[in-house]
Amino acid sequence: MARELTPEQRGVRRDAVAELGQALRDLVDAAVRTEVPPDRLAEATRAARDLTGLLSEDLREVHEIASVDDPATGERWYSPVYGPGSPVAPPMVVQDRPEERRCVGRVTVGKQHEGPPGLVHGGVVATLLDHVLARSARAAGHGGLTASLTVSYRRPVHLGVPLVVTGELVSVEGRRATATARVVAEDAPEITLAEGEATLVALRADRASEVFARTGRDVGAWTSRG
Ligand SMILES: CCCCCCCCCCCC(=O)SCCNC(=O)CCNC(=O)[C@H](O)C(C)(C)COP(=O)(O)OP(=O)(O)OC[C@H]1O[C@@H](n2cnc3c(N)ncnc32)[C@H](O)[C@@H]1OP(=O)(O)O
Repeated sequence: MARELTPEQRGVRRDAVAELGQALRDLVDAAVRTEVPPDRLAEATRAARDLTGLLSEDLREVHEIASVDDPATGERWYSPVYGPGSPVAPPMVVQDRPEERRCVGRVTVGKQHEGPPGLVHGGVVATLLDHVLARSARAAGHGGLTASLTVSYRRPVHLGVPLVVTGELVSVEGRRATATARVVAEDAPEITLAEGEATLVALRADRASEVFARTGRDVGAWTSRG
């Protein structure tokens, strides 16, 4: 069931996946901002259904890992947070800084992720925080699943504003790691807009095999302590 690609094939496919991802994000943005009349909406609906038919000519089963992904490194091309191929990802661009036990994400959130008018939905802010929290731990060799997540919303987070989301691994005790994170606007880094704290727990190896059996792949990079 796994579709193995050579590194060259994977590179070509990744470029195509990223291009489609960007085109679909542009489409999603237009879809949530359009005010065209109903007959034009009906035309767009037909075109969208045609496109779904084209992409559905070869679909992965829901647990199957994408051929462009690399389970050895944990890269997810369709991550809803940073995946270049995901139509719903903002997408955040994340840089790992394992020597500082940190990772830094840069993102500008659009209309499709709106909560209160003009502001980023609180659940989306929590998602961005969750990602850098888990990732800062993982990049420093202490990967695990989020066992608990606390978020404090300090100031409204506006749509269309470049944001910096930083996660930092604070401590490790056995299989458990604690990390903290904050969101700031790129042009006002001294003001914390939101902050989070998480406990990440590495799955025991036997539990990881059980939980991820349906992927048919070794996904140790997502679950182990590194
Ligand atoms: C290149 C790109 C890469 C990108 C990489 C980045 C990817 C980002 C992914 C984002 C992260 C997610 O969304 S993760 C998805 C959301 N999370 C989940 O689905 C997790 C669901 N929960 C579970 O499966 C389970 O509850 C676990 C695995 C978290 C814990 O189960 P367990 O392994 O049986 O744990 P257990 O033995 O009871 O406890 C182990 C230790 O953890 C502690 N512990 C357990 N739960 C908690 C808790 N809620 N809060 C505090 N501490 C806890 C225990 O006290 C114990 O400490 P001690 O006695 O040893 O001291």
